[in-house]
Amino acid sequence: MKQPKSTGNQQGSRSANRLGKAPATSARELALQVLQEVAEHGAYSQISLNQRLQQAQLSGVDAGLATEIVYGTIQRKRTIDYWLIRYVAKGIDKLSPWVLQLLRMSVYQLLYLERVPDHAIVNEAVNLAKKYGHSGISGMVNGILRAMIRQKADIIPENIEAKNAIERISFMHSYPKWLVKRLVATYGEQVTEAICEASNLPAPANLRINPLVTSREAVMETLEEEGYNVRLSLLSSLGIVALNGGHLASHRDHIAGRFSLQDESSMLVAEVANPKPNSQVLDLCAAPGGKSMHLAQLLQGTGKVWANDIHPHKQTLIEEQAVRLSLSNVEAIVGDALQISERFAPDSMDVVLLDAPCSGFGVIRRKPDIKWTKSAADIVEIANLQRQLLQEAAKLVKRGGVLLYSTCTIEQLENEQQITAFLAEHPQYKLDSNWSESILKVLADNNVIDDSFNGMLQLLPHHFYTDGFFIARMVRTD
Ligand SMILES: C[S@@+](CC[C@H](N)C(=O)[O-])C[C@H]1O[C@@H](n2cnc3c(N)ncnc32)[C@H](O)[C@@H]1O
Repeated sequence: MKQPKSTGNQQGSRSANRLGKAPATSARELALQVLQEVAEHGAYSQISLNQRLQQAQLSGVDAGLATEIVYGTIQRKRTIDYWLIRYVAKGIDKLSPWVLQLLRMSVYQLLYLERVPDHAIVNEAVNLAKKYGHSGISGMVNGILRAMIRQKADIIPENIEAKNAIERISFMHSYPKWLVKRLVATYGEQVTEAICEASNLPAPANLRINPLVTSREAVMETLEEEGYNVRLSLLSSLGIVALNGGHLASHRDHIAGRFSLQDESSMLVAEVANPKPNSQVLDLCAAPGGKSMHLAQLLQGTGKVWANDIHPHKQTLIEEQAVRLSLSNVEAIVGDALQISERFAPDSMDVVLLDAPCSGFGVIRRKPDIKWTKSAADIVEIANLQRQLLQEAAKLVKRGGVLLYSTCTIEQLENEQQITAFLAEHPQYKLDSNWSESILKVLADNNVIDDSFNGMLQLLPHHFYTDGFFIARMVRTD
């Protein structure tokens, strides 16, 4: 492939220091500010994006475009770089960081946003290069992008050259090699590829209706009348999937507590817990409160859900949810779950939920930064914390009570292996596969479980296009 010569001084210019100081005036400028902040200062994309969107006066369409560019560029970074290095003669590591981000986000648009005309992408990139750099930089950006456009027909997955399957999946689906290797070792090549592909797709909004005040049909009808593209959730009888539901958090029915926003996979947790009326329920890692609220709704105003989290500022988040949903049987408390047995009597809870902090590899479609920031060492560290949390949780469950463990990851060390090790050390607990008929049926019909199902469920992102999620239901049998 022909490599155009890069021109101009590629070091940053003084004006590049201005990037991000003033609110952005366009979608792409805002995207560039966020990408730079993430890459150079380790900011979380979600937080940086939300802050900058609040400061800038962008239209809804532009805010949507900026969001798409930020998440897409981070999500597809490895594939973008695979192509980009073939067009930057001196190597992309010689570029000023902001110029690299500008090129990455422009290549993302060229390769993945079909609705945006190529000339508009180049013009916008050149304008930003002129605003923050000198003419050498804008000339170089122009040259690289135009060369890529000329050869666009060759920039296709089939032309990716890789030494082996792991490298191919890594380049094609934009995943770090170490993670692909680990996934292939667990799930095999074919399933790993399906996981990576599904995790690159945008997540639709999922709603869980509040059964205490409305029905799924009523909420569906309202949303359909307003032009939302909605369908029933396969996994939860309270769930609705809205393909174009990006702004549903500010919908009046959400504010009024008629529904909550929660991934379909997470809706399974409370349904699998299935608390009996008047139960005492302890949610050890509860913030922002999605599962606590669901459990409280299933209790229909009876019993009590103790919603605990270690961070004091998150207590307010939980309390706000309870108020929004008019739930009086939730109490938000602050504490380290590693010492929770100092606060509650042993054997006192009907249900203990440990929705554990985890590596998050099941939610890459919502938080693509995870791909590039987490390491194999992080998995070992978090698995160690989960092990200690489980030991503490086990002290509080009554005889005959339920211990539920869940994570939003697909990493076995944190899931099946974690539970297997726990059960070996806690013979009083047994896995329980006695889940509701309707859940078992949908899982079996979609070949997610078979006759060997034992009470541990690993949902992968491509099974139902949900988050990747793990649930284990255990009962105390001594
Ligand atoms: C996966 S999130 C929980 C999501 C929540 N269950 C929901 O459905 O909305 C994990 C939570 O664990 C909390 N956490 C982490 N370590 C903790 C600890 N040692 N004790 C209590 N909470 C902890 C974090 O603050 C975070 O809010």
